[in-house]
Amino acid sequence: EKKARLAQDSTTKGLATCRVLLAELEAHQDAWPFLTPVNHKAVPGYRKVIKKPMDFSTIREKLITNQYSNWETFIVDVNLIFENCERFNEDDSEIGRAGHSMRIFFDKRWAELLM
Ligand SMILES: Cc1ncccc1N[C@@H](C)c1cnc2ccsc2c1
Repeated sequence: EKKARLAQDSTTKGLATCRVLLAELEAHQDAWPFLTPVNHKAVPGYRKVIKKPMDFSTIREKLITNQYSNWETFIVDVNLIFENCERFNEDDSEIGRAGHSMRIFFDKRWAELLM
């Protein structure tokens, strides 16, 4: 009983921290390419190349509708954004550079908040 309650508390705290982290990601100056789903009509080839699209608005929706069981599952979706970005964009491009900058910021912040 006590163990279950402790586990539940840590999950609640972990997911509350994910909301804080997501707000910081969305507010970051380099977040612009990742705020909403990539419009595959505006970006030829995207739907073919990127099997699991992800963006911050989708993560927010999933947080609000309780689709993350814990902070680890949240981290998986955030990293998916950066993996998709590296797969589709040249490192030496506007969006590629934004992706690297966001990943560096995220890696630092989640370690501070969740580890
Ligand atoms: C993250 C990402 N990866 C690959 C392509 C696009 C994007 N971002 C979208 C928002 C985006 C970003 N910039 C432009 C410029 C013309 S369409 C468009 C769409």
